[in-house]
Amino acid sequence: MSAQTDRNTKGILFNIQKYSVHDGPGIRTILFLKGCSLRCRWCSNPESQSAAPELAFNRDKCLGEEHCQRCHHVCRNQALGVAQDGKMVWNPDDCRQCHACAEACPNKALIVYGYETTVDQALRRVEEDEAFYSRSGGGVTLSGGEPLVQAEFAMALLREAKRRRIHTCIETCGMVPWNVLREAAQYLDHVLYDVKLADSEKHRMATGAGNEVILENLRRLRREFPDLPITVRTPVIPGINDTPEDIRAIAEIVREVGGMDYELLGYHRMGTPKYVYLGRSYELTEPNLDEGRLEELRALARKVLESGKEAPRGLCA
Ligand SMILES: C[S@@+](CC[C@H](N)C(=O)[O-])C[C@H]1O[C@@H](n2cnc3c(N)ncnc32)[C@H](O)[C@@H]1O
Ligand code: SF4
Ligand code: SF4
Ligand code: SF4
Repeated sequence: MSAQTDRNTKGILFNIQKYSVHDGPGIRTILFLKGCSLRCRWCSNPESQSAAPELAFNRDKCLGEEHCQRCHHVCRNQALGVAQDGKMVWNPDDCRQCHACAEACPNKALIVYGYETTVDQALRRVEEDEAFYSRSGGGVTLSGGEPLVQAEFAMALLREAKRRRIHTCIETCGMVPWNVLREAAQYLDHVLYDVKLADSEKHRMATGAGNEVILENLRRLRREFPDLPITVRTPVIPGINDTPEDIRAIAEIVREVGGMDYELLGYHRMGTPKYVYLGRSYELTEPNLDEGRLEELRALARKVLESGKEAPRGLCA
């Protein structure tokens, strides 16, 4: 693909986060691409899951009918009404996603998650922080959603980032066709790869899909790109994958595949308000995992990985 074509390739982002230190080496800018192949019940980015831009309503910011009503006047689908307290009520079932109301809203109570952008526009935002990257070994991380769902856009972003000598990383759930992951790997300097559950049926219940493709892709990625740094990550979700058996089983897969780092991520509920804004409900009610329990699981994972290391030569039979 020519550089010109890549620079003009369009895709849909829903956020750009600067100065991140948790999503790949050094200081990074994260580009969040819309669309996902899974539906994890705990997902902190519910606004990422649908591929198209979507309306969200934060009623706390609504000025109420007495002062405003602008959205009410522009909606042609009776998807907006007035509640007893004078604030608007949004009915997602009647909404046609035309987004006229979001344009009219003066207080950003109605907003749209997702906007179209070109590769060049996105990477210019990344380049604003070039000085930080070169000193810290950072760069750009593609996240989402599942960034490889917008395969053409993701590929053009990665190719063009490499032309601009920007370090590239991806956060992926691995639930993508192998040929897409293989192509992306050619332009990647680091991969953060989620393995959420070892048991496929439990994976299906928790995320909407089994894990066969994810595990097979991980094995092929390691085999066909032996020099590409891969960090496998597991978000430890209460009631979903927080038992020693769950973590041991995933750590054993990481050990068997070999040559990868492994990290456990603490659970958080920071995405909860966004479910409300989208007219959805957040299902998980389990209490948070305490830090001590998480540390125990981390120690268990380390033990499993270390048990796979070669014994010193002198001790071999
Ligand atoms: C939002 S995801 C985007 C990348 C990709 N879709 C994935 O799942 O790996 C980025 C990271 O956030 C983690 N994550 C999502 N929801 C979380 C939550 N409620 N608590 C902790 N980590 C979470 C995911 O496991 C993943 O490692
Ligand atoms: S997006 Fe369009 S249809 Fe939906 S509430 Fe707003 S104006 Fe009405
Ligand atoms: S336009 Fe915005 S602030 Fe005004 S009534 Fe509608 S939601 Fe509320
Ligand atoms: S794969 Fe990632 S973005 Fe998609 S639903 Fe799961 S946590 Fe959210």
